[in-house]
Amino acid sequence: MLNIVKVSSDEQFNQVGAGMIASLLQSNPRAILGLATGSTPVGVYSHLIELYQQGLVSFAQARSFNLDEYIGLSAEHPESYRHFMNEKLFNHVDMDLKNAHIPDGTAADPEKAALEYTRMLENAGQVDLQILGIGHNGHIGFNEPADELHAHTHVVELKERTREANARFFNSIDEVPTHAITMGIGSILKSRQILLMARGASKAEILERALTGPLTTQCPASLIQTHSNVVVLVDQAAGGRL
Ligand SMILES: O=P(O)(O)OC[C@H]1O[C@](O)(CO)[C@@H](O)[C@@H]1O
Repeated sequence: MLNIVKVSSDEQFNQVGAGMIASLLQSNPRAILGLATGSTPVGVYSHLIELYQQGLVSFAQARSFNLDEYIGLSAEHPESYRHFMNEKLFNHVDMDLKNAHIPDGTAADPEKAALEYTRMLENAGQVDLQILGIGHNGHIGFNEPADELHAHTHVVELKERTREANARFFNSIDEVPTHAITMGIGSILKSRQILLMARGASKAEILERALTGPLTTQCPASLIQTHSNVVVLVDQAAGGRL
């Protein structure tokens, strides 16, 4: 079931998103979180930090698995997703970094690193809440539109459109990595609950396609229509066609 929550301010967006994560951790301190990067969840993570500072939530016993990582960027690189997560969330809360998993973008053998990530995910059990953003081409994690999708964590070549969209964070598009490691669609859909978040008018069309259009590997996000417990958190602009 898709439950669409349309909010009217950034503040409300962040409160609702952070509230869902916080209430999960309050009822199950050992919850497994599936975390996402990108600009959309930044405010949600900031609000979670505030809730932590107010003593309303703890990450001490939680475990997390991030969706993806660029190949070739180390944890020190400001645009690596490990760096992003440290800066935007982990460094400010009581998360034990040993329990905060992100695919290893610097592994000598990325395919092997992807396999190891799959193994770790499977051993951990079910992700309780999977946070997702959505790319303008319908990607989730870095599962790009393609004739075939992958169930498990794998190496992916990024689409030009994705590299262009993310070039804003780098000095130039040439610095944007060409490949990434991403959790597969099967792993994403195995989670107990999905929270898909989108802001801004530029996401309205792809959200409509993903949530109301046909299921197709050309729009990987459309497959979340098959999940039984999805919350779609949008602002008025992103939700304009829903
Ligand atoms: O939230 P943003 O910055 O629009 O990004 C959307 C999606 O694109 C990615 O950043 C990858 O390009 C994903 O991690 C994210 O879910």
